[in-house]
Amino acid sequence: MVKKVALIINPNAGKQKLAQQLDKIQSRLTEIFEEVTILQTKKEGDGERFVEKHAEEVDLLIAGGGDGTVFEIMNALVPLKNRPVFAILPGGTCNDFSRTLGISQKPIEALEQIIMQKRMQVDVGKYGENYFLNFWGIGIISKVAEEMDEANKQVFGRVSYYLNTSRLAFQNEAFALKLHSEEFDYDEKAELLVVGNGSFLGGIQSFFPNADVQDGKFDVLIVKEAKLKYLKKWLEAKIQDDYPENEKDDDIIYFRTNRLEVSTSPEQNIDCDGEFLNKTPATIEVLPKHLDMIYGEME
Ligand SMILES: Nc1ncnc2c1ncn2[C@@H]1O[C@H](COP(=O)(O)OP(=O)(O)OP(=O)(O)O)[C@@H](O)[C@H]1O
Repeated sequence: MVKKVALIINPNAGKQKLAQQLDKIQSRLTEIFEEVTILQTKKEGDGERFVEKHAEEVDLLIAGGGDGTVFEIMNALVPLKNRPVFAILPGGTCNDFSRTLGISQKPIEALEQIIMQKRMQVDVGKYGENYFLNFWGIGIISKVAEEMDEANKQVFGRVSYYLNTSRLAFQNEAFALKLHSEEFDYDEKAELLVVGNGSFLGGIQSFFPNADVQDGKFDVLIVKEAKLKYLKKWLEAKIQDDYPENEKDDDIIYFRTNRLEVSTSPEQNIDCDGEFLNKTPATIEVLPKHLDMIYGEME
């Protein structure tokens, strides 16, 4: 039974989309649950501190904000022993994992879905002491995020992500990639490696439209050369029902695994759910069904 609820909200996320409706959100939550605590972040790091202080005392923890806020809260929540049910109240531009879970992008509708408390156990990606819900990537992905300035992000929102992808594809440099997994080994040049958990990236179902967040596996995509014809291939793959199991052709390699070791030369920045934290090498593994999360409308 969910009685105690904490909502950690970043009031500045997504042009204050959630903050404007906070009174409504708070009164609806207090109508339903016995004890409701609203915690507003003021700066980076507050979300983490709130989780450490309150998460183990509540039955349901709601992260309200954009992907940055969710990332910070989730990273503090995953290592805890007694984890409450976790939900995302989307308030940013992309809100990728909330989309994977079929949560509405309209705050009040999303709140009603959270109140319904449909729950599922979802996989979490781990590398070092960091965790991700959507994806882990090196190559083009990092460059896209690195070069996307804030102003551009605000104006174009998720579209800019893809504008940038195609623009940058032609400026990208290949790197030597060594990848080891039980299913597949690779030791050649590459321009992009994406390890996916969720199905959304940059607000759209891009690389792995059919990713299953409960299968205990990552979807892994290696693109050797990110030229126009390969970009076209990604986009085509995007609308396919599924990638063939272990498809390996000359330019695009796709497989599933629950653990992989990656090293590169030169070292590459790692983009983890849109955040930059480390550089390669890295070992990435699945924590199967690690978080108990609220979902909405799923096909
Ligand atoms: N009150 C605050 N004011 C400014 N920044 C904050 C505040 N609280 C938290 N932050 C930091 O702001 C960063 C960005 O937040 P978030 O990604 O949620 O919003 P956004 O950038 O509007 O959304 P999106 O990334 O989807 O566009 C987070 O890393 C978070 O740590």
